[in-house]
Amino acid sequence: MADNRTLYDKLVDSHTIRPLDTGSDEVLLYVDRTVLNEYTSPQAFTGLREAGRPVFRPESALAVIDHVNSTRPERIASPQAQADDLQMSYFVRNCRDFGIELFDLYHRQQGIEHVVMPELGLALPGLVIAAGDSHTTTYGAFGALGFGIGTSDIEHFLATQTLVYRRLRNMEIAVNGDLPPGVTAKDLIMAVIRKIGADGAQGHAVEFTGAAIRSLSIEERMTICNMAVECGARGALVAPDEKTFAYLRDKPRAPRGDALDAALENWRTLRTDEGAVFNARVEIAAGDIEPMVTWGTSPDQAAPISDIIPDPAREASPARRKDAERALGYMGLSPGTRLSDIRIDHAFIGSCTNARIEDLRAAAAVLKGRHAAPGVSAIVVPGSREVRRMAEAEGLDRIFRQAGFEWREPGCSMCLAMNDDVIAPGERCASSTNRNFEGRQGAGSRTHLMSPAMVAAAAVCGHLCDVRTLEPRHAD
Ligand SMILES: CC(C)[C@H](C(=O)O)[C@@H](O)C(=O)O
Ligand code: SF4
Repeated sequence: MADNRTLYDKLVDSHTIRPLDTGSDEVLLYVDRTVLNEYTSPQAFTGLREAGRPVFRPESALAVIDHVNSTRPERIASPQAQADDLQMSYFVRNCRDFGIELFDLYHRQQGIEHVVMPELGLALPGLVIAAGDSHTTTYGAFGALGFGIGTSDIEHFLATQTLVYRRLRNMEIAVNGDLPPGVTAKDLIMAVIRKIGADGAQGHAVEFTGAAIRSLSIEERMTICNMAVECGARGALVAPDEKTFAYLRDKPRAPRGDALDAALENWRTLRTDEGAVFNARVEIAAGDIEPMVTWGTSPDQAAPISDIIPDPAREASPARRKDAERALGYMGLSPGTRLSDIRIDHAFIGSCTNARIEDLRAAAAVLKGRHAAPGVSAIVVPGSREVRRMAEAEGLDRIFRQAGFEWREPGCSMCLAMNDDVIAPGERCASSTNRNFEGRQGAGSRTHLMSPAMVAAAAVCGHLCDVRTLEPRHAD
Protein backbone atom coordinates (compact mmCIF):
# COMPACT_ATOMS: atom_id res chain seq x y z
CA MET A 1 0.00 0.00 0.00
CA ALA A 2 1.30 3.48 -0.85
CA ASP A 3 3.05 5.19 2.07
CA ASN A 4 1.76 8.65 1.32
CA ARG A 5 -1.77 8.22 2.52
CA THR A 6 -3.90 10.53 4.59
CA LEU A 7 -5.17 9.41 7.97
CA TYR A 8 -8.63 9.12 6.43
CA ASP A 9 -7.34 6.85 3.67
CA LYS A 10 -5.64 4.63 6.24
CA LEU A 11 -8.87 4.25 8.20
CA VAL A 12 -10.91 3.39 5.12
CA ASP A 13 -8.25 1.04 3.71
CA SER A 14 -7.91 -0.87 6.97
CA HIS A 15 -11.68 -1.44 7.08
CA THR A 16 -12.31 -2.21 3.43
CA ILE A 17 -13.52 -5.78 2.97
CA ARG A 18 -13.59 -5.32 -0.77
CA PRO A 19 -14.27 -2.68 -3.39
CA LEU A 20 -17.75 -2.86 -4.89
CA ASP A 21 -18.38 -2.97 -8.57
CA THR A 22 -20.92 -0.14 -8.53
CA GLY A 23 -18.89 2.30 -10.61
CA SER A 24 -19.00 4.97 -7.91
CA ASP A 25 -15.99 4.40 -5.68
CA GLU A 26 -17.93 2.34 -3.16
CA VAL A 27 -16.53 -0.30 -0.86
CA LEU A 28 -17.95 -2.82 1.55
CA LEU A 29 -16.73 -1.34 4.82
CA TYR A 30 -16.27 -3.16 8.12
CA VAL A 31 -17.68 -1.09 10.96
CA ASP A 32 -16.36 -1.66 14.47
CA ARG A 33 -18.99 -0.06 16.61
CA THR A 34 -22.24 1.82 16.83
CA VAL A 35 -24.28 3.74 19.34
CA LEU A 36 -28.06 3.63 19.09
CA ASN A 37 -30.67 6.09 20.26
CA GLU A 38 -34.42 5.78 20.76
CA TYR A 39 -35.18 8.27 18.00
CA THR A 40 -33.42 6.87 14.90
CA SER A 41 -33.31 3.14 15.68
CA PRO A 42 -36.97 1.96 15.72
CA GLN A 43 -37.35 1.24 11.98
CA ALA A 44 -34.02 -0.60 11.93
CA PHE A 45 -35.22 -2.94 14.66
CA THR A 46 -38.60 -3.34 13.01
CA GLY A 47 -36.77 -4.33 9.79
CA LEU A 48 -34.73 -6.95 11.63
CA ARG A 49 -37.84 -8.32 13.31
CA GLU A 50 -39.70 -8.58 10.02
CA ALA A 51 -36.79 -10.39 8.35
CA GLY A 52 -36.27 -12.63 11.40
CA ARG A 53 -32.61 -11.58 11.58
CA PRO A 54 -30.56 -11.37 14.78
CA VAL A 55 -28.00 -8.66 15.50
CA PHE A 56 -24.67 -10.01 14.26
CA ARG A 57 -22.50 -8.67 17.11
CA PRO A 58 -24.69 -7.22 19.85
CA GLU A 59 -21.62 -6.35 21.92
CA SER A 60 -20.50 -3.86 19.26
CA ALA A 61 -23.51 -1.65 19.97
CA LEU A 62 -24.35 0.52 22.93
CA ALA A 63 -27.84 1.96 23.27
CA VAL A 64 -28.54 5.25 25.01
CA ILE A 65 -31.74 7.17 25.62
CA ASP A 66 -31.08 10.83 24.99
CA HIS A 67 -33.20 12.58 22.35
CA VAL A 68 -36.78 12.56 23.63
CA ASN A 69 -36.47 12.24 27.38
CA SER A 70 -37.36 15.00 29.76
CA THR A 71 -34.42 16.47 31.63
CA ARG A 72 -36.49 17.58 34.61
CA PRO A 73 -35.21 15.79 37.71
CA GLU A 74 -38.76 14.98 38.85
CA ARG A 75 -39.56 13.20 35.56
CA ILE A 76 -36.53 11.00 35.90
CA ALA A 77 -37.49 10.22 39.48
CA SER A 78 -40.79 8.86 38.19
CA PRO A 79 -40.54 5.08 37.62
CA GLN A 80 -43.31 5.26 35.03
CA ALA A 81 -41.81 7.99 32.81
CA GLN A 82 -39.96 5.55 30.56
CA ALA A 83 -42.63 2.87 30.38
CA ASP A 84 -45.28 5.46 29.48
CA ASP A 85 -43.37 6.77 26.49
CA LEU A 86 -43.76 4.84 23.23
CA GLN A 87 -40.33 5.62 21.80
CA MET A 88 -38.47 4.90 25.00
CA SER A 89 -40.38 1.73 25.81
CA TYR A 90 -39.99 0.30 22.28
CA PHE A 91 -36.27 0.98 22.52
CA VAL A 92 -36.06 -0.80 25.87
CA ARG A 93 -37.85 -3.80 24.37
CA ASN A 94 -35.62 -3.87 21.28
CA CYS A 95 -32.46 -3.76 23.32
CA ARG A 96 -33.69 -6.56 25.57
CA ASP A 97 -34.83 -8.77 22.66
CA PHE A 98 -31.68 -8.24 20.59
CA GLY A 99 -29.23 -8.45 23.49
CA ILE A 100 -27.89 -4.91 23.31
CA GLU A 101 -26.59 -3.09 26.36
CA LEU A 102 -28.80 -0.13 27.20
CA PHE A 103 -28.25 2.98 29.29
CA ASP A 104 -31.86 3.79 29.96
CA LEU A 105 -33.38 6.83 31.60
CA TYR A 106 -32.45 5.61 35.08
CA HIS A 107 -28.95 4.30 34.36
CA ARG A 108 -26.07 5.91 36.21
CA GLN A 109 -24.16 6.43 32.96
CA GLN A 110 -27.06 7.80 30.90
CA GLY A 111 -26.33 10.85 28.78
CA ILE A 112 -26.05 12.15 25.24
CA GLU A 113 -24.59 9.37 23.12
CA HIS A 114 -21.59 11.41 21.90
CA VAL A 115 -20.72 12.36 25.45
CA VAL A 116 -21.16 8.85 26.83
CA MET A 117 -19.10 6.94 24.23
CA PRO A 118 -15.87 8.91 24.79
CA GLU A 119 -16.17 8.98 28.56
CA LEU A 120 -16.42 5.20 28.60
CA GLY A 121 -13.38 4.89 26.33
CA LEU A 122 -15.41 3.39 23.48
CA ALA A 123 -14.23 5.94 20.93
CA LEU A 124 -10.70 4.78 20.15
CA PRO A 125 -8.10 5.72 17.55
CA GLY A 126 -8.36 3.68 14.38
CA LEU A 127 -11.96 2.55 14.80
CA VAL A 128 -14.78 3.05 12.34
CA ILE A 129 -17.92 4.07 14.24
CA ALA A 130 -21.13 4.55 12.26
CA ALA A 131 -24.32 5.57 14.01
CA GLY A 132 -27.78 6.93 13.34
CA ASP A 133 -26.84 10.45 14.22
CA SER A 134 -24.98 13.05 12.18
CA HIS A 135 -22.80 14.18 15.08
CA THR A 136 -21.04 10.81 15.15
CA THR A 137 -18.18 12.83 13.60
CA THR A 138 -17.31 13.71 17.22
CA TYR A 139 -15.18 10.55 17.49
CA GLY A 140 -12.74 11.99 14.98
CA ALA A 141 -11.25 13.80 17.97
CA PHE A 142 -9.62 10.44 18.80
CA GLY A 143 -8.57 9.59 15.26
CA ALA A 144 -11.62 7.34 14.79
CA LEU A 145 -13.67 7.62 11.62
CA GLY A 146 -17.15 8.47 12.85
CA PHE A 147 -20.08 9.27 10.61
CA GLY A 148 -23.85 9.36 10.65
CA ILE A 149 -26.01 6.81 8.79
CA GLY A 150 -29.68 6.51 7.94
CA THR A 151 -32.05 3.98 9.40
CA SER A 152 -31.74 1.35 6.63
CA ASP A 153 -27.96 1.50 7.04
CA ILE A 154 -28.37 0.99 10.78
CA GLU A 155 -30.33 -2.16 10.02
CA HIS A 156 -27.67 -3.30 7.51
CA PHE A 157 -24.94 -2.71 10.06
CA LEU A 158 -26.77 -4.50 12.87
CA ALA A 159 -27.33 -7.53 10.64
CA THR A 160 -23.90 -7.72 9.00
CA GLN A 161 -21.37 -5.44 10.76
CA THR A 162 -20.77 -3.82 7.35
CA LEU A 163 -21.93 -0.93 5.23
CA VAL A 164 -21.83 0.05 1.60
CA TYR A 165 -19.59 3.10 1.82
CA ARG A 166 -18.60 5.73 -0.69
CA ARG A 167 -15.12 7.06 -0.25
CA LEU A 168 -14.88 10.78 0.44
CA ARG A 169 -12.37 13.28 -0.80
CA ASN A 170 -9.69 14.52 1.59
CA MET A 171 -9.69 18.07 2.94
CA GLU A 172 -7.12 19.56 5.28
CA ILE A 173 -8.09 22.43 7.55
CA ALA A 174 -4.86 23.81 8.96
CA VAL A 175 -5.33 26.07 11.97
CA ASN A 176 -2.03 27.84 12.58
CA GLY A 177 -0.84 29.85 15.56
CA ASP A 178 -2.55 30.14 18.93
CA LEU A 179 -6.09 31.06 19.90
CA PRO A 180 -6.15 34.39 21.75
CA PRO A 181 -7.13 34.33 25.45
CA GLY A 182 -10.88 34.02 25.92
CA VAL A 183 -11.39 32.42 22.50
CA THR A 184 -12.53 28.79 22.53
CA ALA A 185 -12.71 25.71 20.32
CA LYS A 186 -16.36 26.56 19.62
CA ASP A 187 -15.31 29.95 18.26
CA LEU A 188 -12.68 28.22 16.17
CA ILE A 189 -15.08 25.82 14.48
CA MET A 190 -17.68 28.57 14.03
CA ALA A 191 -15.03 30.70 12.31
CA VAL A 192 -14.13 27.75 10.06
CA ILE A 193 -17.77 27.22 9.11
CA ARG A 194 -18.26 30.91 8.45
CA LYS A 195 -15.21 30.92 6.19
CA ILE A 196 -15.95 27.84 4.10
CA GLY A 197 -19.76 27.88 4.26
CA ALA A 198 -22.38 25.39 5.45
CA ASP A 199 -21.57 23.15 2.47
CA GLY A 200 -17.86 23.98 2.31
CA ALA A 201 -16.71 20.48 3.20
CA GLN A 202 -19.44 18.56 1.40
CA GLY A 203 -18.19 15.27 0.00
CA HIS A 204 -15.07 15.48 2.12
CA ALA A 205 -13.53 14.02 5.21
CA VAL A 206 -11.76 16.83 6.98
CA GLU A 207 -8.51 16.48 8.88
CA PHE A 208 -7.76 19.32 11.29
CA THR A 209 -4.05 20.05 11.57
CA GLY A 210 -1.80 22.82 12.83
CA ALA A 211 -0.46 24.17 16.10
CA ALA A 212 -3.82 25.45 17.33
CA ILE A 213 -5.37 21.99 17.00
CA ARG A 214 -2.46 20.26 18.72
CA SER A 215 -2.81 22.57 21.69
CA LEU A 216 -6.51 21.83 22.15
CA SER A 217 -7.63 19.45 24.87
CA ILE A 218 -9.40 16.26 23.82
CA GLU A 219 -12.77 17.71 24.82
CA GLU A 220 -12.08 20.79 22.70
CA ARG A 221 -11.18 18.57 19.77
CA MET A 222 -14.53 16.83 20.25
CA THR A 223 -16.31 20.18 19.95
CA ILE A 224 -14.56 20.82 16.65
CA CYS A 225 -15.12 17.38 15.13
CA ASN A 226 -18.71 17.37 16.37
CA MET A 227 -19.58 20.58 14.65
CA ALA A 228 -17.61 19.89 11.46
CA VAL A 229 -20.72 18.16 10.16
CA GLU A 230 -22.31 21.62 10.02
CA CYS A 231 -20.04 22.52 7.11
CA GLY A 232 -20.94 19.29 5.36
CA ALA A 233 -18.04 17.04 6.43
CA ARG A 234 -19.01 13.36 6.65
CA GLY A 235 -15.92 12.64 8.68
CA ALA A 236 -13.68 14.90 10.76
CA LEU A 237 -10.34 13.82 12.13
CA VAL A 238 -7.57 14.89 14.43
CA ALA A 239 -4.55 12.59 14.41
CA PRO A 240 -4.18 10.98 17.85
CA ASP A 241 -1.23 12.08 19.98
CA GLU A 242 0.07 11.74 23.54
CA LYS A 243 -2.91 13.77 24.81
CA THR A 244 -5.29 11.30 23.23
CA PHE A 245 -3.49 8.35 24.79
CA ALA A 246 -3.39 10.04 28.20
CA TYR A 247 -7.13 10.81 28.01
CA LEU A 248 -7.92 7.16 27.28
CA ARG A 249 -5.67 5.73 29.97
CA ASP A 250 -8.21 5.72 32.79
CA LYS A 251 -11.40 5.26 30.78
CA PRO A 252 -13.38 2.24 32.01
CA ARG A 253 -13.73 0.42 28.68
CA ALA A 254 -10.52 1.44 26.94
CA PRO A 255 -7.85 -1.26 26.56
CA ARG A 256 -5.47 -1.78 29.48
CA GLY A 257 -2.20 -3.59 30.17
CA ASP A 258 -0.87 -5.67 27.25
CA ALA A 259 -3.89 -4.83 25.13
CA LEU A 260 -3.10 -1.15 25.60
CA ASP A 261 0.56 -1.63 24.65
CA ALA A 262 -0.44 -3.42 21.46
CA ALA A 263 -3.05 -0.77 20.71
CA LEU A 264 -0.58 2.05 21.27
CA GLU A 265 1.79 0.58 18.73
CA ASN A 266 -0.97 0.75 16.14
CA TRP A 267 -2.34 4.11 17.30
CA ARG A 268 1.04 5.77 16.80
CA THR A 269 0.89 4.94 13.07
CA LEU A 270 -2.41 6.79 12.68
CA ARG A 271 -1.28 9.99 11.04
CA THR A 272 -1.20 11.41 7.56
CA ASP A 273 2.05 10.48 5.82
CA GLU A 274 4.40 13.14 4.65
CA GLY A 275 3.73 13.79 0.97
CA ALA A 276 0.10 12.71 1.12
CA VAL A 277 -2.05 14.96 -1.03
CA PHE A 278 -5.33 16.48 0.08
CA ASN A 279 -7.96 17.27 -2.55
CA ALA A 280 -8.67 20.57 -0.85
CA ARG A 281 -6.90 22.67 1.74
CA VAL A 282 -7.98 25.59 3.91
CA GLU A 283 -5.77 27.64 6.19
CA ILE A 284 -6.91 29.69 9.15
CA ALA A 285 -4.90 31.88 11.50
CA ALA A 286 -6.06 31.09 15.03
CA GLY A 287 -4.78 34.45 16.28
CA ASP A 288 -7.41 36.31 14.22
CA ILE A 289 -10.39 34.47 15.72
CA GLU A 290 -12.74 36.29 18.11
CA PRO A 291 -15.68 34.97 20.12
CA MET A 292 -18.33 34.15 17.52
CA VAL A 293 -22.13 34.24 17.45
CA THR A 294 -24.63 33.36 14.74
CA TRP A 295 -27.15 35.97 13.61
CA GLY A 296 -29.06 33.85 11.06
CA THR A 297 -30.59 30.43 10.56
CA SER A 298 -27.58 28.58 9.19
CA PRO A 299 -24.38 27.95 11.14
CA ASP A 300 -22.34 29.92 8.59
CA GLN A 301 -24.44 33.04 9.15
CA ALA A 302 -22.09 33.99 11.94
CA ALA A 303 -19.81 36.85 12.89
CA PRO A 304 -17.41 37.97 15.63
CA ILE A 305 -19.31 39.45 18.57
CA SER A 306 -17.75 42.89 17.97
CA ASP A 307 -19.41 43.03 14.55
CA ILE A 308 -22.77 44.25 13.27
CA ILE A 309 -25.45 42.30 11.41
CA PRO A 310 -24.38 42.34 7.77
CA ASP A 311 -26.53 43.93 5.09
CA PRO A 312 -27.87 41.26 2.72
CA ALA A 313 -27.85 43.89 -0.06
CA ARG A 314 -24.05 43.74 0.01
CA GLU A 315 -24.04 39.98 -0.55
CA ALA A 316 -22.67 39.30 -4.04
CA SER A 317 -24.42 35.96 -4.62
CA PRO A 318 -28.19 36.34 -5.22
CA ALA A 319 -28.92 33.01 -3.52
CA ARG A 320 -26.97 33.99 -0.43
CA ARG A 321 -28.65 37.40 -0.41
CA LYS A 322 -32.07 35.78 -0.42
CA ASP A 323 -31.06 33.39 2.34
CA ALA A 324 -29.76 36.23 4.47
CA GLU A 325 -32.93 38.30 3.95
CA ARG A 326 -35.11 35.41 4.89
CA ALA A 327 -32.95 34.58 7.90
CA LEU A 328 -33.13 38.14 9.22
CA GLY A 329 -36.89 38.17 8.74
CA TYR A 330 -37.22 34.95 10.71
CA MET A 331 -34.82 36.15 13.38
CA GLY A 332 -36.55 39.52 13.70
CA LEU A 333 -33.28 41.38 13.17
CA SER A 334 -32.14 44.25 10.95
CA PRO A 335 -28.87 44.90 9.16
CA GLY A 336 -26.49 47.24 10.95
CA THR A 337 -27.60 46.22 14.47
CA ARG A 338 -24.67 45.56 16.74
CA LEU A 339 -24.61 41.89 17.64
CA SER A 340 -24.02 42.87 21.25
CA ASP A 341 -27.34 44.74 21.26
CA ILE A 342 -29.41 41.62 20.63
CA ARG A 343 -31.51 40.89 23.70
CA ILE A 344 -32.24 37.30 24.73
CA ASP A 345 -35.06 35.49 26.56
CA HIS A 346 -33.31 32.16 27.15
CA ALA A 347 -29.85 30.82 27.84
CA PHE A 348 -29.12 27.16 27.19
CA ILE A 349 -25.94 25.35 28.10
CA GLY A 350 -26.06 21.80 26.79
CA SER A 351 -25.66 19.42 23.79
CA CYS A 352 -23.07 17.00 22.49
CA THR A 353 -21.06 19.98 21.23
CA ASN A 354 -20.66 21.74 24.55
CA ALA A 355 -21.93 20.00 27.68
CA ARG A 356 -18.81 18.24 28.87
CA ILE A 357 -17.09 19.05 32.14
CA GLU A 358 -14.69 21.59 30.62
CA ASP A 359 -17.66 23.41 29.06
CA LEU A 360 -19.49 23.56 32.38
CA ARG A 361 -16.33 24.79 34.10
CA ALA A 362 -15.94 27.56 31.52
CA ALA A 363 -19.55 28.68 31.92
CA ALA A 364 -19.40 28.48 35.72
CA ALA A 365 -16.21 30.59 35.75
CA VAL A 366 -18.19 33.38 34.08
CA LEU A 367 -21.26 32.93 36.30
CA LYS A 368 -19.51 32.75 39.65
CA GLY A 369 -20.80 35.58 41.82
CA ARG A 370 -23.12 36.79 39.06
CA HIS A 371 -26.77 36.34 38.22
CA ALA A 372 -28.77 35.97 35.03
CA ALA A 373 -30.40 39.25 34.00
CA PRO A 374 -34.09 39.72 34.86
CA GLY A 375 -36.36 38.05 32.30
CA VAL A 376 -33.77 35.53 31.11
CA SER A 377 -34.71 31.92 31.77
CA ALA A 378 -31.62 29.77 31.89
CA ILE A 379 -30.92 26.05 32.06
CA VAL A 380 -27.84 23.84 32.19
CA VAL A 381 -28.22 20.30 30.89
CA PRO A 382 -25.03 18.32 31.56
CA GLY A 383 -24.00 15.99 28.73
CA SER A 384 -24.16 12.91 30.91
CA ARG A 385 -24.75 11.68 34.44
CA GLU A 386 -21.00 11.30 34.77
CA VAL A 387 -20.49 14.97 33.83
CA ARG A 388 -23.27 15.91 36.24
CA ARG A 389 -21.60 14.05 39.11
CA MET A 390 -18.19 15.56 38.35
CA ALA A 391 -19.72 19.04 38.21
CA GLU A 392 -21.48 18.51 41.53
CA ALA A 393 -18.28 17.25 43.15
CA GLU A 394 -16.63 20.52 42.08
CA GLY A 395 -19.55 22.65 43.29
CA LEU A 396 -20.45 23.90 39.82
CA ASP A 397 -24.14 23.10 40.30
CA ARG A 398 -24.21 25.57 43.18
CA ILE A 399 -22.68 28.29 41.04
CA PHE A 400 -25.25 27.68 38.32
CA ARG A 401 -28.15 27.64 40.74
CA GLN A 402 -26.99 30.79 42.50
CA ALA A 403 -26.77 32.43 39.07
CA GLY A 404 -30.43 31.57 38.46
CA PHE A 405 -29.88 28.58 36.15
CA GLU A 406 -31.87 25.37 36.47
CA TRP A 407 -29.67 22.33 37.00
CA ARG A 408 -31.05 19.47 34.93
CA GLU A 409 -30.57 15.78 34.18
CA PRO A 410 -28.81 14.80 30.90
CA GLY A 411 -30.30 14.63 27.42
CA CYS A 412 -30.42 16.48 24.10
CA SER A 413 -33.12 18.72 25.51
CA MET A 414 -33.35 22.23 24.09
CA CYS A 415 -30.74 21.41 21.42
CA LEU A 416 -33.59 20.09 19.30
CA ALA A 417 -36.65 20.51 21.50
CA MET A 418 -38.05 17.00 21.17
CA ASN A 419 -38.91 16.91 24.84
CA ASP A 420 -40.61 19.57 26.93
CA ASP A 421 -37.70 22.05 26.73
CA VAL A 422 -39.21 24.12 23.95
CA ILE A 423 -38.79 27.81 23.19
CA ALA A 424 -41.95 29.76 22.38
CA PRO A 425 -42.44 31.39 18.96
CA GLY A 426 -40.50 34.64 18.60
CA GLU A 427 -38.39 34.06 21.70
CA ARG A 428 -34.63 34.21 21.47
CA CYS A 429 -32.04 31.88 22.93
CA ALA A 430 -28.29 32.12 23.44
CA SER A 431 -27.35 28.48 22.97
CA SER A 432 -24.17 26.40 23.24
CA THR A 433 -25.53 24.00 20.61
CA ASN A 434 -24.71 23.34 16.95
CA ARG A 435 -27.80 24.01 14.84
CA ASN A 436 -29.82 27.19 14.39
CA PHE A 437 -32.27 26.17 11.68
CA GLU A 438 -35.76 27.63 11.65
CA GLY A 439 -37.75 25.94 14.38
CA ARG A 440 -34.81 24.01 15.78
CA GLN A 441 -35.57 24.89 19.40
CA GLY A 442 -39.35 25.02 18.89
CA ALA A 443 -41.63 26.42 16.17
CA GLY A 444 -40.75 30.08 15.61
CA SER A 445 -37.84 29.96 18.08
CA ARG A 446 -34.75 32.05 17.40
CA THR A 447 -31.35 30.54 18.13
CA HIS A 448 -27.96 32.20 18.45
CA LEU A 449 -25.11 29.71 18.58
CA MET A 450 -22.03 30.46 20.66
CA SER A 451 -19.62 28.96 23.19
CA PRO A 452 -20.75 28.04 26.73
CA ALA A 453 -18.79 30.98 28.18
CA MET A 454 -20.53 33.32 25.73
CA VAL A 455 -23.94 31.86 26.68
CA ALA A 456 -23.13 32.52 30.33
CA ALA A 457 -22.09 36.08 29.49
CA ALA A 458 -25.27 36.67 27.47
CA ALA A 459 -27.37 35.36 30.37
CA VAL A 460 -25.73 37.84 32.73
CA CYS A 461 -25.97 40.81 30.35
CA GLY A 462 -29.47 39.97 29.07
CA HIS A 463 -28.14 40.46 25.55
CA LEU A 464 -25.35 38.96 23.48
CA CYS A 465 -22.04 40.29 24.76
CA ASP A 466 -18.32 39.68 24.58
CA VAL A 467 -17.36 37.50 27.53
CA ARG A 468 -13.94 39.16 27.51
CA THR A 469 -15.45 42.52 28.44
CA LEU A 470 -17.03 41.35 31.71
CA GLU A 471 -15.12 42.62 34.73
CA PRO A 472 -12.73 39.97 36.00
CA ARG A 473 -13.80 38.37 39.27
CA HIS A 474 -11.46 38.09 42.21
CA ALA A 475 -10.29 34.55 42.75
CA ASP A 476 -11.40 33.19 46.10
C1 LIG B 1 -32.17 13.02 15.61
C2 LIG B 1 -30.97 12.89 14.76
C3 LIG B 1 -31.35 12.26 13.46
C4 LIG B 1 -30.27 14.22 14.54
C5 LIG B 1 -28.92 14.03 13.89
O1 LIG B 1 -28.68 13.13 13.10
O2 LIG B 1 -28.03 14.82 14.11
C6 LIG B 1 -30.14 15.02 15.83
O3 LIG B 1 -29.32 14.43 16.75
C7 LIG B 1 -29.71 16.40 15.50
O4 LIG B 1 -28.77 16.90 16.12
O5 LIG B 1 -30.32 17.01 14.61
S1 SF4 C 1 -27.34 17.00 21.62
FE1 SF4 C 1 -28.26 17.92 19.82
S2 SF4 C 1 -26.79 17.62 18.20
FE2 SF4 C 1 -26.25 16.24 19.83
S3 SF4 C 1 -27.22 14.31 19.30
FE3 SF4 C 1 -28.61 15.45 20.65
S4 SF4 C 1 -29.94 16.58 19.27
FE4 SF4 C 1 -28.20 15.91 18.06
